[in-house]
Parts: sequence; structure tokens; C-alpha cells
Amino acid sequence: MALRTISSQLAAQLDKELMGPEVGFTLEQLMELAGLSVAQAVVKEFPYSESRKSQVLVIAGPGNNGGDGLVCARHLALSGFQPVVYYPKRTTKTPFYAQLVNQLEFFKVPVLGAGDNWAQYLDHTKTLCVVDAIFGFSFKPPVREPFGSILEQLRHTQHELPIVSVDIPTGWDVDEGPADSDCIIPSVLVSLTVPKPCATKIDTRETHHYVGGRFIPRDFALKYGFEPFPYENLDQVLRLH
Ligand SMILES: NC(=O)C1=CN([C@@H]2O[C@H](COP(=O)(O)OP(=O)(O)OC[C@H]3O[C@@H](n4cnc5c(N)ncnc54)[C@H](OP(=O)(O)O)[C@@H]3O)[C@@H](O)[C@H]2O)[C@H](O)CC1
Ligand SMILES: [K+]
Repeated sequence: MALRTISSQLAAQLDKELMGPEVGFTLEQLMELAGLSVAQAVVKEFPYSESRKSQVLVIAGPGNNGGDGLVCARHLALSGFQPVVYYPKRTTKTPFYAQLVNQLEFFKVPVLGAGDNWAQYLDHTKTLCVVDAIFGFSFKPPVREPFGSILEQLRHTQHELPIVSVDIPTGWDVDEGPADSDCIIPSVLVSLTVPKPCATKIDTRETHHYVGGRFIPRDFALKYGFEPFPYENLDQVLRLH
């Protein structure tokens, strides 16, 4: 069956409606569910075991994709993993992001900033995977620094250190897919609410694809032109392929 997708423009409109006056979700609610979904995908792909490494590097960007990453790190800590967050460009637009960082400190999760030696965690003998929560559906190429250099480093380690991308593989055009051969290739993609067109460009032999962000009813999905996804029980993610 063809993959159900919606464009970046429609995804932004869907988000706006969910958080608009009629539906009334808050960003905080949706982000909590989005971050929980990503954590659940990580747990499904790399089950926690006391006898193996459990360090996860979460790289958080300046927008809501980054916020999903901050939430994901907290849920990973709750699940026994040892997340380390690299958050080089902190958002001061709302106090909410600072609260998410406080919560991570409450869980004793290290949050590194610009100038810290984050690259030491790109060591596959110690780190299980990298969560790419840098940019989501509002990314507009070309990538600006410091994120270009970060992506370059991830490209060098991705064959040994798998990347789990949140919603969009960072650096890919949301509607067109990988802009050039220098783009990162995630081992796992967790599309939120519904995949965006770039998800049709993944090679399913190298990237496992999940959908998560389970927060809309059937009629709302149909209004935006896609069939709802058949999640099981209270699962927050569904593996598509
Ligand atoms: N319904 C849902 O599925 C939900 C999804 N969520 C997540 O939210 C993101 C979309 O979040 P948004 O804040 O709109 O945008 P991004 O996080 O993708 O990126 C915005 C920031 O990125 C900067 N940016 C954009 N392009 C570049 C670039 N080329 N180089 C450097 N920086 C860039 C941008 O900066 P500006 O200066 O351009 O403003 C922003 O700071 C979605 O994908 C999901 O992951 C929500 O959690 C809730 C529900
Ligand atoms: K991402």
C-alpha cells in the first residue's frame, strides 16, 4: 500500500488547527506525546538491557523538533537509558523550553551547550544511538551553523552509530527528500502524526520507519486526506516498514 503523507504546508496547518481555539491542544501536550513516541521507538529498536551500553545522545535544535528531543530524553531516562543532550541554541521565546531543561536536570540528564565537547559522545563503543531532533517540518535549506558542522560529524559516524530522526531526517527537504548525497541517512525515522513526503524517499532496507504522535481522531485524519494508522492498544508508535 502507498505511504500516506501530507505536505509540509498541510502539516503546519494541521498543527495550527490542533492548537487553535476549537480543538485547544497546547503545544506542551502534543510535544509530550511526540517525545514519548520517539522514546518508545528507541526502546523498540534498541531494547534496554543492564548488560549492554545504554547511552543515547540526543541533539536538540532550536524549534519544536528540538523540544520533542528534550521530552524524549526524559522518557529515555525513565526507561533506564543514560541520555546526554546536546542543545547548542537554546530557545528563549517561551519559558517552556527552560522548564524542559530543568526537568532534565531533575532527572540528572546532562544538557550540553555551545562550546561543550559533545563530539566525545559520538563513540559507538559507548553510545547506542543518536536522536536527531535538530529540525522538523519548518526546516528551510541551506543549513546554517552550528548545525551544518554537527550534521557533517553525524554523517561520518552514522555507519557505526545509528541515527534516529524525529519527524524529518535533518537536512532533508521536507517535501523533496535528501537534497544531495551529503545528507544523513537515519537508521530509524519516526514520522509524527503522518509522514511528510520526504519519507517516501527513504530506502527501507536501511531505514526502519515508524509513525508516532498519536493525537488525532479518525475524522480529523480523513479531513486532512489520510486514513488513520492502525496503532495497537496504547502503543505510541506503529512500525510502517
Ligand atoms: N503535530 C505534530 O506532529 C507536532 C509536531 N511537533 C514537532 O514540531 C516540529 C516543527 O516544529 P517548528 O518549531 O515549526 O520547526 P522546526 O523545529 O522544524 O524548526 C524551526 C527552527 O529551525 C530553525 N531553522 C530553520 N531552517 C534552518 C536552517 N536552514 N538553518 C538553521 N536553522 C534553521 C528556525 O530558525 P529561524 O531563525 O529560521 O526561525 C527555527 O528556530 C515537527 O517537525 C515536530 O517534530 C510538535 O512537537 C508538536 C506537534
Ligand atoms: K529531525
